[in-house]
Amino acid sequence: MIIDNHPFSVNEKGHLEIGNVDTVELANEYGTPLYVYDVAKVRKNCRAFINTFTKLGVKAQVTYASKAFSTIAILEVINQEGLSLDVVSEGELYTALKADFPTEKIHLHGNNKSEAELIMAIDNNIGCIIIDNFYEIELLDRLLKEKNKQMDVLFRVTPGVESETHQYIMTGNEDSKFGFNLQNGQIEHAYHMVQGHPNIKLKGLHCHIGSQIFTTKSFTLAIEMLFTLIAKWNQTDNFIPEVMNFGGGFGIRYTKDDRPLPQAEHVEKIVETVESEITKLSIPMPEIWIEPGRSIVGDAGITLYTVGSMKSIPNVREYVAIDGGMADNIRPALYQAKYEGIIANKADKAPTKTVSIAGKCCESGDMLIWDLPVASIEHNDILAVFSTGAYGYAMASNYNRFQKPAVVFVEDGTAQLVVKRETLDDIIKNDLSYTKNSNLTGR
Ligand SMILES: Cc1ncc(COP(=O)(O)O)c(C=O)c1O
Ligand SMILES: N[C@@H](CCCC[NH3+])C(=O)O
Repeated sequence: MIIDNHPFSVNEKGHLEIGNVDTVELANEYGTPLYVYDVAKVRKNCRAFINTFTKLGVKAQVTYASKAFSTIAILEVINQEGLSLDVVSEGELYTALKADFPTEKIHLHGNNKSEAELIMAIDNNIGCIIIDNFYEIELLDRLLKEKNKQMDVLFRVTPGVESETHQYIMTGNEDSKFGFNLQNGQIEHAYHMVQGHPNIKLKGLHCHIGSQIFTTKSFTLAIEMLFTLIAKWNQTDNFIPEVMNFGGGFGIRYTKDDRPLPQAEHVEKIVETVESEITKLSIPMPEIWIEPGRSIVGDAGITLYTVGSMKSIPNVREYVAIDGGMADNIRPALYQAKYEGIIANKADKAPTKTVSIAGKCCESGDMLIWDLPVASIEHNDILAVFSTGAYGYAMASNYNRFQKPAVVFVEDGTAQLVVKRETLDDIIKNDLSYTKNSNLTGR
């Protein structure tokens, strides 16, 4: 049985299953809150992108944006599936190195890369740095000269395209902290600047217009904008891009109101648009790179919670509190993100009422789901929230000194712990006593 379009099934006990594993048993064994990933679904998402490029005969790199969910285990799966990797920090790069990710397939992003991050990237011979700003050109050039090395780069362009998404996750519009602006000529300046820096090898351009996008329109527009630059540089300097990178942002289904396009449709439209642009310019097809994050892991993950206290305000609302909330999933509080869920131990029962799921942080805004239809609900029921695989665990915090949840992978009917639950000692592991005036006791 498919649950309301989410690819999960219900077993004979009436329990929700993910990857043929009983979620109630997972909650019992590993505790809650618990992030659970269906690895087969991650693989399927990877293949949907890669296979379309292969089918179209286009040379491509599908680069997993690891900010969506970066742990050693997921990077191992991503590597098995043949994807490249986008990292944005020393921490993400370190995780990739510890996962033995091939360094030539790692790309470094960031709007304020530190010297330490650039050095780590250079020393590990990563495949590409996506340069974001003028300061970075100078910094990278100095470091490359000091180390007598060269580095392939792309320029991140802000094409001035507004994608239809939440303002906080819109990145390609002109008033953005990311990249070189196209409209005001910054990107032209960067292009001329890099000509005098032979250690920096400009391979092409990059843009990322935003996240959770449901149409191909904004991507098409952004590609066309980028090719206006290529056209100009091709005419003046014979510049031919080896690579064009159009970022990530492909939307997924969180709720029944979301209508994501199949990955293949995005890829086909990107390829079609690039083909039309290169034909106009009579230049060869560049390698196409994309950077999906959410659409690789988002709908492969769920979160399991245990139901605790309940509060009914007659004629207003019924609050049902769970043992997690904004500390393990900040997205509802940060972006008003909407989720769907189900009582995992009553997954075969039809909804009888509507409740609102409250987190346990000391914030009125810590509401995970407003107005969720559920079967009868009791203490210790297990709530499963769907499509939490991207930017859920990755954005988890220790607010209120909650311990970060464990993460379990399921595949072929078996489960494996891949991130341990934090302990109370983890919570204080970096705390030190303040020793000055330690003789002043309890005044
Ligand atoms: C540069 C860049 N690439 C890729 C991504 C991944 O986006 P998404 O997870 O929406 O696919 C992001 C995040 O928005 C990003 O900033
Ligand atoms: N973290 C955001 C998306 C930002 C992606 C990074 N540029 C989300 O949860 O939707």
